[in-house]
Amino acid sequence: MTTEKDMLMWDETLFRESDIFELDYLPDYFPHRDNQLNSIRYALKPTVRGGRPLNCLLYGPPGTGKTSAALKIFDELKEYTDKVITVKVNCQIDSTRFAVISRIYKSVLNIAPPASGVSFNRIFDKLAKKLIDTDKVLIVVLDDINYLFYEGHADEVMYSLLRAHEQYPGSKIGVMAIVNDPEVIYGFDKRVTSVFLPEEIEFPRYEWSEIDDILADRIQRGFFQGVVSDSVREAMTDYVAENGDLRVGIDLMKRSGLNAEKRSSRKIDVEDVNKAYAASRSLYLSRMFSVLTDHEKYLAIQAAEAGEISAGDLYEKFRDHTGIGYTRFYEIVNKMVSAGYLTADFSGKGSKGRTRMIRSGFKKEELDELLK
Ligand SMILES: Nc1ncnc2c1ncn2[C@@H]1O[C@H](COP(=O)(O)OP(=O)(O)OP(=O)(O)O)[C@@H](O)[C@H]1O
Repeated sequence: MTTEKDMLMWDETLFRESDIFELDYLPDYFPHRDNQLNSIRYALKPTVRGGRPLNCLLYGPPGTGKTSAALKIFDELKEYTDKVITVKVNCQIDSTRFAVISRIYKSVLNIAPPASGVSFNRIFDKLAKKLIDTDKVLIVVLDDINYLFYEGHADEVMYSLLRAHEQYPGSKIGVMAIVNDPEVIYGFDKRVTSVFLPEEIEFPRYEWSEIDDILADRIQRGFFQGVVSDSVREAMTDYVAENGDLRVGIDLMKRSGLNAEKRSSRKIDVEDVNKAYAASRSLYLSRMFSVLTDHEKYLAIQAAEAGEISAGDLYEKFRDHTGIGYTRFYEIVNKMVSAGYLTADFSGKGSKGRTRMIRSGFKKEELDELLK
């Protein structure tokens, strides 16, 4: 039975510090990523002595700490040198070469470039000269670089940044590309691949125990003592482990806290978490879905609509729709299976022996909701 002492007063809150549950919060405790952090340190080390960094490719599923790891190392680097300027470009927002260069220009020159009437080359020229005059090394993070491909700007951006020193001797620029799918780099043309030989740093999905550890730390910092019991935290971890996306975990903790506050409860219970997950999951699904190519989206939709479909039948639909052959179809399906968008099981029922049965990782209603 709920007693008065379990009730939250109107001016009370469960949150010790609400910033802790913001997605751009960079935590002090950043465990289970030591190898990745060390690889980034190694790639950026030359900059401490004023040299050009090694280029990097950070890849792995959503919410596995890629962006945060890069930002953590930048903070570290700034304690050793003031010769480095770091700029993070969110390519989903800045998806043309002009937008990317404007973002970099703003960070380096502390002023926005003219919005119109100036060419890319003029802006780049000023940027490169500024770097040379001030003897700074520039590190550009291209977060979600796949978005630069959609309008055909990826090669131009990479080419300009990575070959700048040919046109502007003395300029030092390195690129850190962040993606979900490392295959992205096969999309660059030769002029880029000859200069972009990145250190590839993988960010695998977190395991249950790793997620639980990270959530426990956030809970301790973010909520008052006693708000989240071990069993409630474990219920949260179970949900997050379904897809391994820590961003869902952070969102889930925050929403669960708000749900409990709404009930004026001093404690979060499992029901608050269940309710919160429904909302966090739709956030997760929309992010997951948005990174798929059109072909992948088509396969996800077909599989969800069918409930379960044999690989052969799915291929026929796919071929009729896209004209693409079996080998490529097979590659795409395998990739989607390993990323959790599809599941594939062999059944003994097929007329020609064992049939590979495909199911979608999305529920049909969830997809309908997303496609609305
Ligand atoms: N090892 C970790 N320890 C503590 N917090 C973490 C860890 N890894 C990720 N996080 C947290 O999870 C959230 C998502 O991380 P981040 O944005 O770095 O992931 P990402 O891999 O770049 O995701 P995306 O591909 O969606 O951009 C952030 O709020 C971050 O603080």
